[in-house]
Amino acid sequence: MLQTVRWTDNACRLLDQTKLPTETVYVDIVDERQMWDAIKRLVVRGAPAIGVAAAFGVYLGVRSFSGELLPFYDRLNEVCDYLATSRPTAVNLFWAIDRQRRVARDAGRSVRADTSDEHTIALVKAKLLATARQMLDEDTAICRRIGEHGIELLMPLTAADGVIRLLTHCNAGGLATVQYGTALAPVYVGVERGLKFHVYADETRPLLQGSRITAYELQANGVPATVICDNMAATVMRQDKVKAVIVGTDRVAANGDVANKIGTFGVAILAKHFGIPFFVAAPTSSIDMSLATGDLIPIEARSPDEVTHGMGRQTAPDGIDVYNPAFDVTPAELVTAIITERGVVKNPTTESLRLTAL
Ligand SMILES: CSC[C@@H](O)[C@@H](O)C(=O)COP(=O)(O)O
Repeated sequence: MLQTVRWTDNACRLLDQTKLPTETVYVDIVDERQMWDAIKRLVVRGAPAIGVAAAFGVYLGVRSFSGELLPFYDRLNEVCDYLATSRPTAVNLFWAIDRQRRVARDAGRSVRADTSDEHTIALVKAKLLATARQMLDEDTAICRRIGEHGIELLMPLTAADGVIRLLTHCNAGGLATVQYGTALAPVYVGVERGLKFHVYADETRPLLQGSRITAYELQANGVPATVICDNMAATVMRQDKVKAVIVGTDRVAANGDVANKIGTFGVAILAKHFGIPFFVAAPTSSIDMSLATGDLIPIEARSPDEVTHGMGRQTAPDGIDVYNPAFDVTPAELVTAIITERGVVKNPTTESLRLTAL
């Protein structure tokens, strides 16, 4: 399985997802500006992968600092604030940056009073790198557990021919995390157990994460997949080609409303219409108990060019007005269950999410 984020001797190596599916290219990120740009341009994308990449970005932004302790912490805060402006919707970005801030503060407090600034700064830098590397391992383990919980929900949906048929939107597979993915984790865990799947991948306009990335990784992992244009999902459901929808999320509000790639809301409405379960897979780090409802989730607005020039050629007239929100919010009442690493939350509510998330 391809790894999206890794640490080399002195750089954070990212799989450049803007080049998929035709080129498998890696880029070495050596400072926080390059990391900001990589997150903004979707070189690294998907909520959990963005979080881990940002954690490395924090380290890269301070690693060459030399000076006194107070200016060091000023610099650290500046780097954290800067990285937090790269994308607004995936809460994992802020979760990872805040974790790095805490690690730095706690490491600074843990030293003896007579420790030199130089030694304290070296210790904090080492802790920041170690924490980012730890997040790589944690993400893989968390996604694996999401897969194990999710497969229990999917197995009863096996058709008479032994195949579990699903529809997914955008990419919440291994390429959106460090390795297993969230929405696709149950598929990979199921395949390991000898189960059979067929996944319909919405192409996911405008940036085509479904056809470029989900289809690519499913094919690479030997999972039968069919790409459909986004406007074909209703027909696929009506023809009984899928038994469930499973997607990832960038942020779950306290009441269970779910932000995910634009178009997810429409798929959830369709699933309700056809009586198909709509599952959301998410690490608990994607649950934001500080926002009461999904209306409060910041939604990223992206460049009109993605809509008008997205396919390598101009597909709309010059000067036309364009609306390009990158995410939408699916209300909790359309969510059958949220699958986390700590277990499954059916019909999510603030109470049930609090028990799982905190
Ligand atoms: C496991 S990732 C879940 C989401 O981050 C994913 O579904 C998604 O919407 C990604 O959007 P992207 O804009 O490609 O970062």
